[in-house]
Amino acid sequence: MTRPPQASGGRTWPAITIRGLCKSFGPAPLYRDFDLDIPRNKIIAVFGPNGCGKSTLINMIAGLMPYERGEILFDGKTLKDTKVGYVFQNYRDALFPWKRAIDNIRYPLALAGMARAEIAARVDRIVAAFDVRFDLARYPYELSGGQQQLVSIMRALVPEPEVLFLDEPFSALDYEMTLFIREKLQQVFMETGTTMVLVSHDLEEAVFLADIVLLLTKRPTQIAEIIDFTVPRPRTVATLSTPAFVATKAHTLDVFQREVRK
Ligand SMILES: Nc1ncnc2c1ncn2[C@@H]1O[C@H](COP(=O)(O)OP(=O)(O)OP(=O)(O)O)[C@@H](O)[C@H]1O
Repeated sequence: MTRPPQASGGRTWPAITIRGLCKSFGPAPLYRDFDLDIPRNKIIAVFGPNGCGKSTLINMIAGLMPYERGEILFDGKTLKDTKVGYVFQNYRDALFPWKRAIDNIRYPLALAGMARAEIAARVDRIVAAFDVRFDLARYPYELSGGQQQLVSIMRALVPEPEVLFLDEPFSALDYEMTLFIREKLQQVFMETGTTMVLVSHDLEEAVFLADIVLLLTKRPTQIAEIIDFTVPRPRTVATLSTPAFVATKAHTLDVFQREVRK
């Protein structure tokens, strides 16, 4: 089951097209002839049973993990012609410890050979968007976990990727920091429309952020259901108690439990 391409700006193809994807670890297949269309300018939350291959899926799409067969295209282009960003669950390993926070954020732009003035302007914009209140001249080890994850999200977004992948970005953060980063991420999404693919273990978080919840089955992994959550943004803490949110969460949980029991 795949979602039909979304129309956007007169264009009708999806942001990411996956066809016939095959991936195994050892003899048992994880993905076998897996097809999926991911629409542009949406937040897609990937949710499913433990070990069903959520991280593997985004890692294959983002080019961090090889696959045996199949095709993944971005607007018809291959990954090498596409700008993507990635936020890791483990921000401690993701940041360069020898670089100050601000230099971590500048790094991808400097690597791309961007002019100093343009780097400064881009960094200023992203720092303002995330409402950063701590000292970015500090090194990662001098920052809290939430602050480090914020730095790594800013570093992923500053090159203005076409697609941002996030692998459980909040799982190591406290609830207050999770709420803060969630809100900022949503704000940036509303301003830029960057397609985001988010792996989440937390059903509330997945539904809250998502336009679409991609619910996966146990392995060999298929799509259990694609669930739309169309409540307008900005979503706030009050959204969590709306009938639409509660109903979507309950439905997602139902399908999830059915899949886990199979
Ligand atoms: N490098 C690897 N070598 C061998 N097996 C692997 C490797 N990476 C993942 N796997 C296996 O593939 C399956 C899918 O792993 P993956 O981490 O993608 O699942 P997940 O749905 O993100 O898991 P979780 O819910 O536990 O975060 C698991 O059974 C895992 O053990």
